[in-house]
Amino acid sequence: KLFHLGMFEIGRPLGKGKFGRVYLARERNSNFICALKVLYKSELQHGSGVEKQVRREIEIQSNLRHPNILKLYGHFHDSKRIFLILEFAGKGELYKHLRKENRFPEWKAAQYIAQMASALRYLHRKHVIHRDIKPENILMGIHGEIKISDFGWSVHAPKNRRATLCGTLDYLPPEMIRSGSKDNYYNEKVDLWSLGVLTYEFLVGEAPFYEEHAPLTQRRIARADMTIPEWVSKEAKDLIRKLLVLDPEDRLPLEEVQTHPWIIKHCVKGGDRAVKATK
Ligand SMILES: O=C(Cc1cc(-c2ccc3c(-c4nc5ccccc5[nH]4)n[nH]c3c2)n[nH]1)Nc1cccc(F)c1
Repeated sequence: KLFHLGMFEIGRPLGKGKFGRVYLARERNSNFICALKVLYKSELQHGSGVEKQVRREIEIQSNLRHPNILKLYGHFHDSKRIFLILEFAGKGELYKHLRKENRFPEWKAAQYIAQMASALRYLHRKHVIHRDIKPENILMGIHGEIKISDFGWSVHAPKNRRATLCGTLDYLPPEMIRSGSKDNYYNEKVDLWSLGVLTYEFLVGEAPFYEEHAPLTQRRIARADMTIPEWVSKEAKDLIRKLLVLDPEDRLPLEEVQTHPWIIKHCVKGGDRAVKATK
């Protein structure tokens, strides 16, 4: 209730999230620094799916506590606006770092994927499917740790829903783009596919199924039609190939992602010796 009483000093805009703008903010009493997101109720058509989606996002994100998931500390509203008190991520948007560096070295990509696997395990244990894992939805903390920041498409599993998706197709798994089939049934294994796409994009600098025209992207996804450049290490290739598998049941479980030789090699002290020992 601290925030309700205190007032915020608003700093510079941090970015235009969906629905609203996010500002650097400091809570006067405590000097607590946060990211304050302002959503205009007028922009959330009453009774529309959007209002329900915002409510669900608040519900989901308020109950999550994990170092690699951006915290939603609280929310409040006035007659016109809804305010979200979000964790401030000191190093901003991950995709900007990716675009600037073009691609990440294997040790950095492996550490990010290990953190994502840890966050996804936490979400799946709470029966939350994220469904929208992509660089644009990841922020970076002051120590370089990454934080999943957007739960706009997350749902409680299992869900039979016709997801009207917008934005990039690149990260969608085959079972979510397979149109026509009445039951768009899928489960948390959709996040394993997206983790594979993320691994590829971190290492190669572009998405594995990217095509100029969406129908071509869809076709390549449906066939898991990708080529991994030969300069990617064989351990990294192995992990990507075990996540970008058409049958959701055959995708590598998160527990095995965290113990994969590529992850061990880069994330555990002496991990490379451990991997050599398995040779
Ligand atoms: O909309 C979001 C996700 C979201 C988070 C953010 C966001 C954007 C930027 C930042 C930053 C940040 N740190 C920076 C450092 C340097 C440069 C830019 C930076 N942005 N920290 N925390 C943030 C949080 N925008 N949108 N959540 C949400 C939750 C409940 C309901 C709802 F409608 C939305």
